[in-house]
Amino acid sequence: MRINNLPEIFIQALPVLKTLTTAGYEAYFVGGSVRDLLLERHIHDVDIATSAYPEEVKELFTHTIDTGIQHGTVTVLYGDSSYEITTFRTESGYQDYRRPDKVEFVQNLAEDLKRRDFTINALAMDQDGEIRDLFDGLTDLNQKLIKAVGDPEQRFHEDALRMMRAVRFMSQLKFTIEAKTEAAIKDHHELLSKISVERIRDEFIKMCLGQNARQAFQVFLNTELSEEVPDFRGKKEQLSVFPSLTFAPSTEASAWAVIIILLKLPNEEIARFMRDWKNSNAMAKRVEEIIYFFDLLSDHTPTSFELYQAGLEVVVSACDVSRILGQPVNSEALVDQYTALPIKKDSELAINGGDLIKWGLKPGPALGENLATIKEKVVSGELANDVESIKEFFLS
Ligand SMILES: Nc1ccn([C@@H]2O[C@H](COP(=O)(O)OP(=O)(O)OP(=O)(O)O)[C@@H](O)[C@H]2O)c(=O)n1
Ligand SMILES: [Mg+2]
Repeated sequence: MRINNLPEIFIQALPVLKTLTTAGYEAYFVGGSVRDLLLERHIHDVDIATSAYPEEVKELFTHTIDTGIQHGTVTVLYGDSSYEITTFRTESGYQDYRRPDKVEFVQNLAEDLKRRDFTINALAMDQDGEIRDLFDGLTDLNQKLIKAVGDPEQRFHEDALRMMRAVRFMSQLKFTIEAKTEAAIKDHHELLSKISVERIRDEFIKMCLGQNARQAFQVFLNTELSEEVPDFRGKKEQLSVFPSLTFAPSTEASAWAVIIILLKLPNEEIARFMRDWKNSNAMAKRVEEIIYFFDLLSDHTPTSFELYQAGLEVVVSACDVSRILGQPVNSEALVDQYTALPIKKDSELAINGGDLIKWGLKPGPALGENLATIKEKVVSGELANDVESIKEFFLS
């Protein structure tokens, strides 16, 4: 099979490929970019595999970065882009079910492709747009199947993260996982415990945000992968609500919020949960704010000041979470109410602490209390946001 009209991202990379082939090496586009080209999906980067050794690659290009020399990867800067160029290799000598510390270089493309995770990721394309399909990846693409290359057990022993990648691709691509591949995940789910939480988290979140998130989540539960990730062990019953939600979450923060609410975690455990998953403090804080506002929405219609304190993003996310969990709120009305607030942030208040001191207040706790009262009155529309009105109110 030959692709005639290559998208711009490949055209731009062609000189890199041709530099390698002109020097007598083999070079191909490989991995996700070829898969996404054939699926007509957005292509975010283009990776290259070559028979040249890293040192040989470095000699051919002016600007290179030693990204992972021990894994055979050199980054080449060319035009406005950068390309990861990896020497044909196998991943031998796995002791710990993670990617190996050292790799073995091999001389041909076939050896390289056969150690890749799934047939749809084991396609290569040469500089003429000719597709090299050694493992029937094209058939599986057409049948929308995620199927391990060769023996699934071997592939998952080489890198146990691949089991999470299977459910992630299932979600993102709206594919199903081929029966033997899924059975191997179920049989070896416990290998996932060897993988770092950060790597699992990245795949998990991609799974939750893909177009087929709910179906993939069901497989994540069925295969027991869910037993090997932080805080999910023994929680299948609570988590099994996710696949039956009417909508799936659309942002990372709302995904975490939905999951935490399904798990019925008490508020004081949210921070720990987020830490267990190695999330950033900023993400943890955001999720706490969303859950706080979600609880508030379930209790009463927020006041203007509550909207102000939450901020637009949290309001929108909390509405999203409510909708996902089948407790619809009138989010348009809330957004309108927010948009109409006289001020959106503290710095927009017409006065500050300095003005209050000028008007005779002593520095101390009363200062903050007075400022807070004024802010609340301005936000709720009881007091106009101009110096004169505020001064009059303050001195009265
Ligand atoms: N655990 C892994 C990770 C990657 N790969 C191979 O390396 C390629 C590139 O990996 P990566 O960029 O992580 O994934 P992509 O398939 O390109 O998906 P994405 O679109 O998310 O980048 C994959 O296509 C696959 O051939 C693999 O075999 N096993
Ligand atoms: Mg990729």
